[in-house]
Amino acid sequence: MQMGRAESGSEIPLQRCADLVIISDTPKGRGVFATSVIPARTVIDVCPVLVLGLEENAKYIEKTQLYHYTYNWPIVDQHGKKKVTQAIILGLGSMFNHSTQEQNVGWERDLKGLVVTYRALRDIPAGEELCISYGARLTFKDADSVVALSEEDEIKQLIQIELD
Ligand SMILES: C[S@@+](CC[C@H](N)C(=O)[O-])C[C@H]1O[C@@H](n2cnc3c(N)ncnc32)[C@H](O)[C@@H]1O
Repeated sequence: MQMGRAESGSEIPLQRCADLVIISDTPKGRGVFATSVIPARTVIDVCPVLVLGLEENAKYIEKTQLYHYTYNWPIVDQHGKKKVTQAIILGLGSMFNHSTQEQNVGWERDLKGLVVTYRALRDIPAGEELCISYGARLTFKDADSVVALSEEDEIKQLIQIELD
């Protein structure tokens, strides 16, 4: 028997897809990119999570940078009431940026096993960023959103096109 290995209890296989890089200077900060094709349904990573207490989250974490890296995590409190706290995702999971239109990675919580599994939603070509959905309420300005031009800027742009 191997030392330190639990004799009973569940074992969660960890898996991480090869051929991924982090690129630092993107409009979304650091991001995860594919360096070769990732076939649809590939498990990209299985990330253990650290579930925060409701109080420690409200008192400390929400006031720090770490808050921008947490996921909603459903729990049942000591009175049996359903609540939503936050969890820190360890591993690559915290590095995935958000895309509203072009998500290519889906994620699933395992509330019992305390892991999140990330899986390719479609074939992801080499060079593409791996993006998930953070949901509808973003706490930052989406770098993908098209900035609407003011009427004045639109006219300026039209004049420029005619001059070119
Ligand atoms: C979980 S982190 C992702 C990794 C992060 N880019 C980094 O450099 O550490 C979440 C943060 O990434 C940035 N981010 C993610 N998706 C973005 C998007 N669509 N547009 C702009 N910023 C984004 C925001 O600053 C957000 O708070």
